[in-house]
Amino acid sequence: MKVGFLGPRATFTHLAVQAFFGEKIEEVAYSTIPQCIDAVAEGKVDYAVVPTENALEGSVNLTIDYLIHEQPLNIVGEIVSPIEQHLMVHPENTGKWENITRVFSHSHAIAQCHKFLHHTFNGITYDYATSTGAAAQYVSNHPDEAVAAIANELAAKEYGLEIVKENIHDYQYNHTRFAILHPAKKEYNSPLLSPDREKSTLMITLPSDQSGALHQVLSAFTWRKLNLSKIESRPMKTGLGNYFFIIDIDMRIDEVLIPGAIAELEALGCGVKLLGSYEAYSIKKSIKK
Ligand SMILES: O=C(O)C(=O)C[C@]1(C(=O)O)C=C[C@@H](O)C=C1
Repeated sequence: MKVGFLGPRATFTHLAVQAFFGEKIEEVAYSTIPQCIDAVAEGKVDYAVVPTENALEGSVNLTIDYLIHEQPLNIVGEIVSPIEQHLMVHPENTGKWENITRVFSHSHAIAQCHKFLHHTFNGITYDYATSTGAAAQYVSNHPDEAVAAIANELAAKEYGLEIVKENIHDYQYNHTRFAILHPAKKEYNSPLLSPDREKSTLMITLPSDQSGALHQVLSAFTWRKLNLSKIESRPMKTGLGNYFFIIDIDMRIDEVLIPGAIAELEALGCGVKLLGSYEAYSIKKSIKK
């Protein structure tokens, strides 16, 4: 079985893949989220794993938008993983790490460490990489540059870097959610982890110019006692003020309640699409070697 992920090796996404699928898979690293999503849509890999949301920085908009606007796929599972960010430099620069002039990492990783960066290197340049692993790889290949990467412990080992400051994320509770994607509505259960929640994700568009539409949408869930764990709006990209909503329900699709809510929403003139009904898993410990 082939599993695609946001690479290169030792990104947080790669670590989530290893914790969820174990070793009996063929890992295929892609350098961007759209490449990874395209690969599973085109059948080059069986599943794709991509980040969707971070506890400090919010949604990974590139993932959400690409799934909604470009490649409709099913979410067949979810992994939540603790995230520990470290500052690392090439070993030749260990003694002079405080003199770095650039920090390189994924935009979400830099955002998770803003307070640390502001206080430690006020005015430093941020360079954005496609992933934390790609940033670590770059620093490893450029010992002559005064640049540090923000990445995880495994990336430091993989790319031969020296961690000079550990745990630089600004808030202790730092977790990222990853979606497992597949073209069919097919369930995939981890051979290694036990699921701890069941979920369904819906995409909802509201009828235009109808007062109280969002209130009516929410009440379709409320009176059925369907607990919502997330509601988020994203632009439709068709005009200012046009939004769709992503809603997570704390339960798998059943035969009565969720189909009833969907029918009620459709009767109100909403567009409704089930993006997935799946098991959610969490990795309990921080990821080490
Ligand atoms: O760059 C990585 O290592 C990733 O797996 C991506 C990503 C993200 O997109 O949020 C995943 C987890 C961390 O929150 C930081 C970056």
